[in-house]
Amino acid sequence: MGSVVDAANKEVNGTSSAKKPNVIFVLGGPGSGKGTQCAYIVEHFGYTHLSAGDLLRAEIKSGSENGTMIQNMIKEGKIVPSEVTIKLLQKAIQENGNDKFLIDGFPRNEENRAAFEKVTEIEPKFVLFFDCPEEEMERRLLGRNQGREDDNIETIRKRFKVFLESSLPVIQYYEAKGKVRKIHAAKPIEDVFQEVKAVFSPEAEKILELTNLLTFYLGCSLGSSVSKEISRLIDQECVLCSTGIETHHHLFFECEYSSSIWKHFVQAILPATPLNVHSAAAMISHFRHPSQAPPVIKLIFQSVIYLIWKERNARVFTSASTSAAGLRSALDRLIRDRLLSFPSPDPTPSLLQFYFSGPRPP
Ligand SMILES: Nc1ncnc2c1ncn2[C@@H]1O[C@H](COP(=O)(O)OP(=O)(O)O)[C@@H](O)[C@H]1O
Ligand SMILES: Nc1ccn([C@@H]2O[C@H](COP(=O)(O)OP(=O)(O)O)[C@@H](O)[C@H]2O)c(=O)n1
Repeated sequence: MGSVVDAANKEVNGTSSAKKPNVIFVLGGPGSGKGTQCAYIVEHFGYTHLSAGDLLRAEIKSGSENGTMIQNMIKEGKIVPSEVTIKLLQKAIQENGNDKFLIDGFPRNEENRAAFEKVTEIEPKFVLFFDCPEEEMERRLLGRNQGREDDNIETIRKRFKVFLESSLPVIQYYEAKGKVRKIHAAKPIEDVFQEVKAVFSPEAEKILELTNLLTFYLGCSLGSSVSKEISRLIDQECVLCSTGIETHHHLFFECEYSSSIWKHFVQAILPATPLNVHSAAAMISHFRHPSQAPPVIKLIFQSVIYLIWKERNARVFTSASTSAAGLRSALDRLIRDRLLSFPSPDPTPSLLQFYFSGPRPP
């Protein structure tokens, strides 16, 4: 790929974020299996596991001046002030040579979240959320047998309350940003890990990259439910062309069907057919065009990916299928309808007029 793509990549990994570690927050109720699954992820995917609870317990043991305060908070199931926990996490990150971390049991409330973001300027890559019913978590905690002072029924109940009241809103915050990967955690350890593994698979990484790049360049995402569904793609024959394996790259860019959709916008609006997510990103970022271009381009990228995905699902789950020409017409209608609802920046020409300067479907 040419220098445009290099420049785009550089922009994504930009200077300010270049040295920032790759962080995944691991959240879930007490006893949902966060620590257990983190150990597997470390083994399989090379992350470093930092448990906020373990760091706080080590701080008590070290005899630090905060030790008694931390011990009392943990005994009561309360959340230790952010500045203490964040300092421990920062130190652990700095002392470690790795550049990818699982931060387990943090952020546990809004204060944790906002303070971490402010102090470190680190945005998590995604949030792994272990969803488990309370009865199962209670059973596990009572059987954990690690001599923890807070694994007694009275403190466990307090921890559940804190989780519902303070930690779930943090998960909801990331859910709204399309960043939560929910795992059904009530199953046996190995079955839970099967689900976890899918989140870390190269294909899931690619779709994360795709949605992140779209978010980065377009300023909006495909929506969390679409992203989540797309991340479940499994390798099988592509239902659009029947001649390739349905990877994300193939489905959205390489497939003959999809590339004919992209080609429709080439010449008048797009400078070339995007070959992959990087060239798409480069194209958007280096677009030199009148002011009308960015919102139109943004809409085209979102709409093409969305309709290709819808068509793929229609073929997988029903017997319905639409020809490439039919999809191009549907796309044209969708884009025109959306553009009509956009406020026009200046009197003329409108976004719709700009779009009409491009080709029409045959
Ligand atoms: N899927 C599972 N099924 C049954 N027991 C589990 C499962 N995952 C973890 N455990 C056990 O439950 C207890 C709590 O797990 P842990 O990973 O420490 O949870 P957390 O870090 O979320 O508090 C541990 O004793 C662990 O061995
Ligand atoms: N970010 C955090 C994480 C843990 N903690 C404290 O540490 C306790 C144990 O947390 P943990 O993550 O080790 O264990 P689980 O409650 O998830 O089983 C919590 O109940 C809190 O009192 C905290 O104050 N702030």
